[in-house]
Amino acid sequence: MSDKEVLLEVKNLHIVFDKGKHKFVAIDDVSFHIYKGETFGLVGESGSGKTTIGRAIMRINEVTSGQILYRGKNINGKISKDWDKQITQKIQMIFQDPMASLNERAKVDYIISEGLINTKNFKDEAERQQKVQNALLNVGLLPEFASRFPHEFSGGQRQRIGIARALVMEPEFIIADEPISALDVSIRAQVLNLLSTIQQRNNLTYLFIAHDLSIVRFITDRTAVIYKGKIVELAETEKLFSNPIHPYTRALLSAVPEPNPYKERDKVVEIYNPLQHQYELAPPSFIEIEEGHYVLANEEEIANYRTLRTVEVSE
Ligand SMILES: Nc1ncnc2c1ncn2[C@@H]1O[C@H](COP(=O)(O)OP(=O)(O)OP(=O)(O)O)[C@@H](O)[C@H]1O
Repeated sequence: MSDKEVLLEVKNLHIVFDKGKHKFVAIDDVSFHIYKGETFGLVGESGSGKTTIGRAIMRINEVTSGQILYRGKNINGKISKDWDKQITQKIQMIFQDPMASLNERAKVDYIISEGLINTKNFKDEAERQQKVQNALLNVGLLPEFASRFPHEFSGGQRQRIGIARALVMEPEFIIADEPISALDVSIRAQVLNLLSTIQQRNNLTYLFIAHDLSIVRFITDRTAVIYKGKIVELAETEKLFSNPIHPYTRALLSAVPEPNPYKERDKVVEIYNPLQHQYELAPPSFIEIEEGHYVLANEEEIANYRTLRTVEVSE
């Protein structure tokens, strides 16, 4: 992978929210990069900080410290107007809940055009309409749907509208924030297939956010596991599944998929006890345990993981 072009890089990202008198560290020293053309998974339980990272890349959330680079150039903080316009167009997000993320009072035509209008990204009215129609066709919807309102559509169709709204901008990089978890189980595969088709067709790079590992297994190239605002493990997805090292990743993997996400979460918490980690005594760092496979651990833990691995490999 090293000869690949890095499209997005997150470096030592910290995001701290002010909660009245308290400060809440939502993102704690997160670093990763995403290669052009790959699908990078970010997996963790509810509240672990996945959306906060997505929103920071979209520049909705302020970065407390650290950097986000796109094509090697800073996108947070003070940037030129021209660069701002370029990334507003090139980086798009698909949201989790299509029932909540579309403006109910606007017609589909406006919903899809809004980004185009904000960035003045069309020559004339005819071109704007053409772009909207193409975007609808690209997600398997009819051009005449442009004159309808969101409430006239099913959940799956609404998510397609959300995808069209991103596509119309001709993006390079899409953050898909749990794009299928709010959808009926029967249509999830269709929407995943659509995302995969448009990735090939439009040469897209994805950051795919999910709360369980089973979804990312078949669609991501590499995956980072996040726990309480820290990445605990990052590897090629197949390696992560075949050789999970961090106890939290192991717990996530051994959690039997449950239709009720809260049950699954209880199980993970039960199996994984972060207090077993003596981080106060020996702070952890992100260590490359095999090529491209990183784990958050302190020295003692690393020694244990290596022993564990040797035993498992020789068994
Ligand atoms: N604007 C904000 N102000 C204060 N706290 C916030 C804000 N946004 C997020 N948080 C907190 O940051 C933590 C991480 O939230 P985030 O939405 O990123 O988690 P998540 O992993 O995406 O979870 P989910 O799957 O539920 O969306 C949560 O504890 C949340 O309450």
